[in-house]
Amino acid sequence: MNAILEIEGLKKYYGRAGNQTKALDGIALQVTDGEFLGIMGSSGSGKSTLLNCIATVIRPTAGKIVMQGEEIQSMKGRKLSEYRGKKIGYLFQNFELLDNLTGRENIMLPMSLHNIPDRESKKRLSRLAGYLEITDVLDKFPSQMSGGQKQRVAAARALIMDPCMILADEPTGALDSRNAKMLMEKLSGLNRDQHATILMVTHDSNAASYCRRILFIQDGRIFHELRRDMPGETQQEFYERILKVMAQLGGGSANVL
Ligand SMILES: Nc1ncnc2c1ncn2[C@@H]1O[C@H](COP(=O)(O)OP(=O)(O)OP(=O)(O)O)[C@@H](O)[C@H]1O
Repeated sequence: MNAILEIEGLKKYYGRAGNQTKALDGIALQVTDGEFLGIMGSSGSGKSTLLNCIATVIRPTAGKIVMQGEEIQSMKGRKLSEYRGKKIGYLFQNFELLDNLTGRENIMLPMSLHNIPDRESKKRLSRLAGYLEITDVLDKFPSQMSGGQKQRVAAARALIMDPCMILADEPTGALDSRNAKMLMEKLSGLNRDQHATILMVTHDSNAASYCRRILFIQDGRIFHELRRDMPGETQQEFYERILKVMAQLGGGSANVL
């Protein structure tokens, strides 16, 4: 399997010497094409900082982030905007839809920014809207949608450019359990059936149980990995393994695993 994302020695320190927070303190990881990777860890462990470094929202203090063979820190101008707009799709906890645009307009926005022909745009929209079950809310404004509908519209917007990787930051954080389950079923379906590569940060062990692999972060370092590769293991059993690691994380016992 090819690695599409490779991270080496990634560090992000906030503040000045003497009063420094080491949000990321030497992260190395690879994401292979078609993988569904979860990042878990307690509050303040560095999860969002990691995702935001990959999204080029935050500039790392040191280290390398290479997407499809290209180091993203050295991208500029058009290359950088293509990376942000086409190569990655971002799914936020709070949806981040534009309130004065309808669902359809929110989803179509990236395509008009990147000059995708009208016919192709409509084809992509109708395919994704059908899959995500949002066809009937496309003409509504975000204020007229439920939380679950808003997040599925946001998922369509993240996917519409067919990015090589979806970055999801706590995508179920603002959803009730029924809508969280539906969203996770859709995301794992996209991963399974359409080979979508997903990197998801989450606190939610239930959501994480849909991943194929999970990295646990503590104090800006990776301290454990779980893979869903035991023969015959059910999602429930994987969930229970996740809970055990999370319980140890909560107790701060990084050395017990
Ligand atoms: N802009 C900033 N300036 C200073 N410190 C920051 C800044 N952003 C984050 N931090 C610190 O860096 C550490 C990691 O933060 P980060 O938001 O990445 O954690 P997280 O694991 O995503 O947490 P949560 O699960 O609560 O969202 C924390 O100690 C946080 O206080």
